[in-house]
Amino acid sequence: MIESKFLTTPSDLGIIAVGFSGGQGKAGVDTAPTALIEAGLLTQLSDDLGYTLHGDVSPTASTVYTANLPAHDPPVRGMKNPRAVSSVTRRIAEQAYAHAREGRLVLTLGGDHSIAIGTVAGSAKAVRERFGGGKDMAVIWVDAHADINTPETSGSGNVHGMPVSFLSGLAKGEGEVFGWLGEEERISLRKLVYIGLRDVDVGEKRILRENGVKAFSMFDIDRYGIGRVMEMALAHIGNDTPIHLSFDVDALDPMWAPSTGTPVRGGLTLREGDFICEYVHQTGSLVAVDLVEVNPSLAADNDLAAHETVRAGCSLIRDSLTYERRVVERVHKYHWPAVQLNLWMLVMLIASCLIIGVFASFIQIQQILLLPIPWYFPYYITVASLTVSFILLLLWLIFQRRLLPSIVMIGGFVLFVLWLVGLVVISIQLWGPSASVSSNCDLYVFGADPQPRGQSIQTLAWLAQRAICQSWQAVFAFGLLGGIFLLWIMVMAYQVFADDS
Ligand SMILES: NC(=[NH2+])NCCC[C@H](N)C(=O)O
Repeated sequence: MIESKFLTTPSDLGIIAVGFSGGQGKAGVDTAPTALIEAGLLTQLSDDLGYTLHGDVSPTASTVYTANLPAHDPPVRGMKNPRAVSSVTRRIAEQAYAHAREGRLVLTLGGDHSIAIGTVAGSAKAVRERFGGGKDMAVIWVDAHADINTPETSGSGNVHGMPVSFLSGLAKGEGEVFGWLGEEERISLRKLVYIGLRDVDVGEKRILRENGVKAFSMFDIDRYGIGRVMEMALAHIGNDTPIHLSFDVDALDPMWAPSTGTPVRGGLTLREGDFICEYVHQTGSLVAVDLVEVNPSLAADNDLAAHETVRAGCSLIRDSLTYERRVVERVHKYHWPAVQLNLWMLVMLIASCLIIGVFASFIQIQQILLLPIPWYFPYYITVASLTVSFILLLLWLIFQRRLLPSIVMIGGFVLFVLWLVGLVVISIQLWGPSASVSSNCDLYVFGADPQPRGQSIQTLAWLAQRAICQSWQAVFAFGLLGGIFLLWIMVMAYQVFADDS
């Protein structure tokens, strides 16, 4: 079961079925709720998914919202049927509010998209009341169109192209035409996300740009894939925000949903539409769902088209409400700074190889001189070899795309400690109290007076001794460098880890 963050009774559904078509010019969208219910949508929700249904469950309930519409309804500011749309949406807002107030999920079957003025207003108001004024509801508007025309920018005068502008306060209503829409019913444009846009009017584009509205067009879906788009959409909304999903069936490609008033080719596949619904449901933040613009009478060549569209609608609703636990494997994606990491490996490899080489030759020298081999010679060789193995391990993990910061941090720490011990011992040998290497070198090698010249045994011996002294210096320099680099890799790993969360 998906745990719901904002509903008190998540298995209760408040149904609003609105047979209304006044937000646009084509008859037929008003028959959609009946068609959806007759296709078995509500029985599936109650019998298969286990919801308790409240509200408009009978196939005829959808007519009450449009009863007693004003007989005389001339345009206002270019809007067609303004009074009818205003009074119907007001009624819907009250219904949606009543269900949402109870902590139920609100499911609205439209109708054209103008009815979202009512559903969004009602749920926004309930969210404000239930969670305090500070909490704004987010709206995910899945649609081929932005529906954000103001009466002034609209070319058609159809209110189904304007709901977002009234809901966000871009367009102000007055008197009997949306005068009822108050401050507490508003939504913020910052919490609005569009998905599926591909037919946006010139005036709408300007509005979207000027208000910085988050919109994922079909271009974005092609570019990033629907999975990434949903991730970005929800990242924008944030995970502590109730979500109202308003799904216009024309977001789907006409191939999947041909029976709709304003079809636009090049849309979402049915599967992408389903994915959106599933994804939003999985957030546990869903408080309301609308399905609009299904118009069964617009079946151009055959009845199959209408049937398909209704079926697509049912599928969308089901997916946005399916109550099941999916095991979500959290996939981390760590972003390692490639250049730094490569530099680190290269420098550490050089330092380790140098140390191995120097101490291997020191051991040989001791053997030739028949001197005992001090414990720290093999110790250095071991630590440096471990470092080389660690680098090989990192390369292998990078190749497998499984370089976890924790592995790097633990490995880096262990090596750092070993490395530090080595560094301390070297320092003691170099500058320690008794017969230190450094003082011997300064005395007999670098400070030898006179320095031997010419091809003699003495010169060769002096050169051999100088090489040993220089090797000690190199070992110290690279030991110090390695220690610092090991500290650095731990910091780097921590940053990569912190970045991810
Ligand atoms: N919900 C819809 N199907 N809206 C279509 C809107 C089309 C156009 N932008 C208009 O303002 O008229």
